[in-house]
Amino acid sequence: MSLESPNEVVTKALLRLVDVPGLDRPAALITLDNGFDHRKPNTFGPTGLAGLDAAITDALAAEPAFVAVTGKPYIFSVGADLTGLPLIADRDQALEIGRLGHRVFARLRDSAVPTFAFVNGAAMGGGLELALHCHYRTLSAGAAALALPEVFLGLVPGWGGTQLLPNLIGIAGAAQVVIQNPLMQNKMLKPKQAAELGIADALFEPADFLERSLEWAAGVVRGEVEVTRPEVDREMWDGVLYFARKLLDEKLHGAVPSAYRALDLLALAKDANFGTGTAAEDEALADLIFSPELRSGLYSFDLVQRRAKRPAGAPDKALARPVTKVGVVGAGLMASQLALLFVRRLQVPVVLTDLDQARVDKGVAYVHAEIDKLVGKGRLAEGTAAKLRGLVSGSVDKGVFADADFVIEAVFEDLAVKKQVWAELEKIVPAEAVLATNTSSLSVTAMAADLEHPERVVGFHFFNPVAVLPLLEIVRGERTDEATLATAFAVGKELRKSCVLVADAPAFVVNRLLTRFLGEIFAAVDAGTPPEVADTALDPLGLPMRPLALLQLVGPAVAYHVGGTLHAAFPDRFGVSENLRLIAESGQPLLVDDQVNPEVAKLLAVGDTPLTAEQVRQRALDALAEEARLMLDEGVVAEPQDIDLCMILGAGWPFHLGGITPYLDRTGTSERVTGRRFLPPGIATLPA
Ligand SMILES: NC(=O)c1ccc[n+]([C@@H]2O[C@H](COP(=O)([O-])OP(=O)(O)OC[C@H]3O[C@@H](n4cnc5c(N)ncnc54)[C@H](O)[C@@H]3O)[C@@H](O)[C@H]2O)c1
Repeated sequence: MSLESPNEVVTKALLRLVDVPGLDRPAALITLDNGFDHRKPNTFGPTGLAGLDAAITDALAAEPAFVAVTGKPYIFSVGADLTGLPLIADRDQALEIGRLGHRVFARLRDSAVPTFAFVNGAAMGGGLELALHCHYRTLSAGAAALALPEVFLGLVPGWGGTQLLPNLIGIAGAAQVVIQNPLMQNKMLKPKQAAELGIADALFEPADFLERSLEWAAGVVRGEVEVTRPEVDREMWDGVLYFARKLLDEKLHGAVPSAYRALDLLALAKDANFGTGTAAEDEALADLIFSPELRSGLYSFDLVQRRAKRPAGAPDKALARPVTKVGVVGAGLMASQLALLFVRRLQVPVVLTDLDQARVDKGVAYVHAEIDKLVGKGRLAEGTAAKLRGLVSGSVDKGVFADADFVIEAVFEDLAVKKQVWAELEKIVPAEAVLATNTSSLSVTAMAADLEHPERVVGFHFFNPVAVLPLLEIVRGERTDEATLATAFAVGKELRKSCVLVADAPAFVVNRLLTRFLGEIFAAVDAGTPPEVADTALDPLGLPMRPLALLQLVGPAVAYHVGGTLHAAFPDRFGVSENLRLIAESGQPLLVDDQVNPEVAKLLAVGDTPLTAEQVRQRALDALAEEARLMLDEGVVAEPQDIDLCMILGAGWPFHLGGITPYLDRTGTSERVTGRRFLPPGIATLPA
């Protein structure tokens, strides 16, 4: 059977024999290398696996003292070549791709000659599984990350990962790496953590990693180095998995089938019967390869990997102007986070201003404290931190903006206040300075209307918390010119945000959809649906947060305010909820221990036409389909994929649902509500 994939970038397995001091036979060193630099990491497709198989044969034929596998600079291997997956035609082929990986990797595990993985760089998915098949592992302290992220995409670590990892480091660590890290925390392991968990037997500095690894391996072969491993406690196996399943049920409500498959496989690993375990992995892979969740995961992956890096509609970057000093107007919640981000990523002077000295001082103190925290966590060197602290300053005198070439405002969400800020600043800043607004919902065009140079005003909409959410909606006002837009995109990229170009329409993309969605939840409550029924109605989707928790995070007053802007623009679709107003005005916390605060519940005005959870869910999804369609028809964004990217990166829309528009298509919602799909059938299945 041919498994070849036309898109495979083949990773070669290059064999060389190396003399190692103290051994009378050479070592066979296999280096994985696809011929590109680290930006195109090593992956395994069918041809690459066949090459590895051949290299292992040649290595063993040389009767070496040991066999070791390592990677190209910075990259060990990031796992399976995903481009081949959508081309798999039938179940037999799907089974075969699992078996092929197992068969080739098992040669390292079954070898009579000792085998080592010298994990010099990033090791993910199948790359880490290959290392797990080796008898011993060394790890570079400079490796970017180790992870088994498969369940996040809709797969399982099916080349031995679910069987070998728990039997190496114990079930608790394995459940963390296979389930919790990818699904709930989006986390990867740093080398030190991986070593502490017992994934690596030795950790060496990157400078002389290969030499040290070879020496260490020679010591192991000669019996001079003792390798200690964590004891695997089988007593706790069932208990750990019981709690892992409970956590999955609570957080995702059954929405991610791959995670449940992974749990079943981890359970099977308790008997350490690899024959049974690997056969079950093959079956799981074959099932999941054809699941809508994997297709969705691949679609999301492609958006985040490729579209986010080359934003649709971004102007020629040659037009961008250099930014050498940044002014931040406001020193509140958003402004102080923005000051931190700008100074950290651009490393240019950043100056904050606000209405009084106390607020300015608070903003600057916040930035300093956050820099200290980064140093404490080892994410910033003290030397850099000192430099960054020196670059941040504040003043109540807006005169300090006289030489700023990029000014961003994050003052109160009030058009009159923002217009006044810009009118005042236009007299101070240089003629070419870009004026960016972090408004959540106001018109960029209106804000610029009375300025002498409205063409240099652009929307720069970040999401709270700024350090966590990767999205930046860049808003083109009616008069924003290309140089301003190009500068905004260049700055966004330097800030390491994923930029999406949006038109100047009320509340742009994410806030408009979230407000419409919350509007349906509140309409249900206003009608008499118990808040807990409305709040849990979307649980089967496995969204990262329930609606009321989202509202609490955004702040009921802010949500009410944005709702008001949208109501003014689109009164037919954005109602004003009486209950949301009551909650916003009460100023009380909405949730206590994840439950509706009884004090708040008492305030709610309840109608007499309650809906069922299913009705609430359908109305909310119908509303999203209608709103997304209108946004495309109005040209708020160019394509459905941009809406998906915004919702994934700005609102945490889950990967496993594969973007909001394919989900609405797949469930038939878009056709029922708007008469047509967002994407042609099939588009959400190919990573292209
Ligand atoms: N809070 C969020 O989650 C969020 C997210 C994205 C965007 N935004 C937007 O960011 C902006 C700021 O929101 P925030 O939550 O940081 O508000 P905030 O109330 O925490 O901060 C606003 C700050 O602006 C200052 N200010 C007001 N008028 C000023 C003036 N004329 N000159 C200088 N400073 C002035 C205030 O004193 C205050 O410190 C708003 O436009 C908001 O819509 C907020």
